[in-house]
Amino acid sequence: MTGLNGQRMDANVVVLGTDNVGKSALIVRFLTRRFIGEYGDIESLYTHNVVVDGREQTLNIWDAPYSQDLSSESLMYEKRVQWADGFVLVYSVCDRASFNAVSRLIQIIKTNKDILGVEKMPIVIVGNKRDLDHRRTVLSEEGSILALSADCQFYEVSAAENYHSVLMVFHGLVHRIRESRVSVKKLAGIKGIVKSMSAVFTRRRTDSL
Ligand SMILES: Nc1nc2c(ncn2[C@@H]2O[C@H](COP(=O)(O)OP(=O)(O)OP(=O)(O)O)[C@@H](O)[C@H]2O)c(=O)[nH]1
Repeated sequence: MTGLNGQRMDANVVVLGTDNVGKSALIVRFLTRRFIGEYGDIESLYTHNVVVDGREQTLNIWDAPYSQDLSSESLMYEKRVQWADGFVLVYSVCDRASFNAVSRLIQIIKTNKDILGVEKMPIVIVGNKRDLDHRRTVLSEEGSILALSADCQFYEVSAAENYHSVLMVFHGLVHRIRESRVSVKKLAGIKGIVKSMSAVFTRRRTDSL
């Protein structure tokens, strides 16, 4: 993709969630449009080009294993937050514990983000396995409320049955990442102006003494 300054830009995306929620299914659906059923539990890094709003974007997608050690000091999470430009946090609508874990992951991301001094981190929350409605234990509204309260995007999808909604997840995240890059640049610009103005005033004050 050609960035604001004409340079090519990649975006790093980490997909997180507890075991068996369909992280790999979601990624493979996005990459290949197919659902193959069984995926194994190998940690993987994929690179994929997409076109969003007519602009090409290279996505590096990390299918990360879940760590039971959710302590915000965990080096593993800190590394992921450092590497990531955005997160896809996945739970299963049939698994309440996986939904609770998403809230904790948001806290960890936000804590690490503050430590690292990065501006608003783009996060998309995904409730997967919506085709298993008869086994649902997490209401769609609960996902929406969590996303609203944490200022994230929210989608309910079925990696098993639908490609389009999975595509929307990654396109939505690309939008957020682009927005956050624009606002970081604007903020840097404003900081620069404030810095040079205060330098001028400091000089004037020193001159008048
Ligand atoms: N019914 C249904 N099953 C799904 C869906 N997505 C994934 N699965 C199934 O759920 C199981 C786990 O999927 P994975 O993609 O391996 O889940 P994961 O989160 O990567 O699991 P770990 O590798 O343990 O972290 C597999 O049997 C999938 O076939 C879905 O949307 N609907």
